[in-house]
Amino acid sequence: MKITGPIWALGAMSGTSLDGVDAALLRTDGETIAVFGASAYRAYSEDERARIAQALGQWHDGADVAQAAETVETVHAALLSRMMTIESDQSPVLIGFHGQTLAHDPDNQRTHQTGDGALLAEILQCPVVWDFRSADVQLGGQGAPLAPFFHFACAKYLSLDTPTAFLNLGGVGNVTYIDPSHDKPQAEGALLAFDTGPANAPINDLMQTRLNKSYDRDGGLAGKGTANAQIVEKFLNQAYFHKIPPKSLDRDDFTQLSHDVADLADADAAATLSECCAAAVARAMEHMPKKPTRILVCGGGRRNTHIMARLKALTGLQIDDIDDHGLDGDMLEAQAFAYLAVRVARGLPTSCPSTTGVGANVGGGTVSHP
Ligand SMILES: Nc1ncnc2c1ncn2[C@@H]1O[C@H](COP(=O)(O)OP(=O)(O)OP(=O)(O)O)[C@@H](O)[C@H]1O
Ligand SMILES: CC(=O)N[C@H]1[C@@H]2OC[C@@H](O2)[C@@H](O)[C@@H]1O[C@H](C)C(=O)O
Repeated sequence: MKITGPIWALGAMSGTSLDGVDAALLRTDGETIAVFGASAYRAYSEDERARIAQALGQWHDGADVAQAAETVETVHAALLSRMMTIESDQSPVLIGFHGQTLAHDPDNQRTHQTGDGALLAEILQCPVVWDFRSADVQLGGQGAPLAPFFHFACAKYLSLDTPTAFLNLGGVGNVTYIDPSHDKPQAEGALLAFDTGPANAPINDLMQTRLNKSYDRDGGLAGKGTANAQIVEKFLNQAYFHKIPPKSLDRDDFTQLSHDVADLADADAAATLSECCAAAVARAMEHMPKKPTRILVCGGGRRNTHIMARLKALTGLQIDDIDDHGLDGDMLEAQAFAYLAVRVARGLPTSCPSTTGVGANVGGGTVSHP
């Protein structure tokens, strides 16, 4: 399709915390953001979440992966078909579908997002861009994070003029350093991006197994506990934190951490996992090319007031909820895949050496037409 100006695109993301699917409309030409549109969220039911969780870590088609794929496709089809008509003046002409990451192993040039974009194109009768990460990993990149080019566009939209870090606290944490003095995201020095470490995933897992709750609301449990300094120190001694970025993680790369807190009381375990999340971000700040003026936090973890306070204490930086700057911190990733879909359709790069470590600029993603 030929794109000559801003279009409405619809992006959808099913993140590593396995809570549900975010979908958001965005009007863009794949370079600048024109208008932020409507958005919606569909939580996974416990059954759906269990079916996806059952397939985590799997690479090959089998019964588990087939069930996870069907769940992801069905939930997306229902949510996206509703979104396509939600506002008559925001009808999307392109969809960006991330799918659900089941496994991620960039060192062996493989990453697995489940959900068939070609099938969704048929169901929704709209072109779908999908499989955003494969090209990057096949070319030796990390395949993640991919939101940084969108974060750069957000920084321009907000007219930021000093180095700023965007921090996403989802299942895994990822940071994008932005020097907004550059014109294009792929310019040398404009971006540096990487995964910081585990964020909500281990906390959610703890809450689920011990208390049958899906997350630690507002960090209430962690706030009552004390972090175990030895466990945090052991965590920070792992090789990942000494690696020079770009670098990325799989959801379950830090399972040892969950074993390490097994003998702690509930509140102390939650405090320890939350401290690890914040400490990993503080470590990430040591890699920033210049000291950022502030960290703008997006993703569900920004609601965890305990983690937000620990971030401030450990980094010494200004920590802002990105909503306070007028963006929707719950929808940034869905918006990012709307934005990236337009870039793919226009043949523009979606990652570069400073965001995924890939050797050259890459335009990932497959376009499927109905
Ligand atoms: N009020 C709250 N207090 C504490 N934590 C919260 C709150 N609201 C959301 N969260 C956390 O945020 C998580 C959802 O975050 P988000 O939707 O950004 O993750 P995701 O998109 O699945 O992940 P990823 O960015 O890794 O792809 C929830 O699972 C929960 O752990
Ligand atoms: C392989 C994969 O799905 N990675 C996710 C995950 O969730 C957060 C972090 O780890 C980030 O690297 C990425 O998602 C966001 C949307 C990204 O690519 O920017």
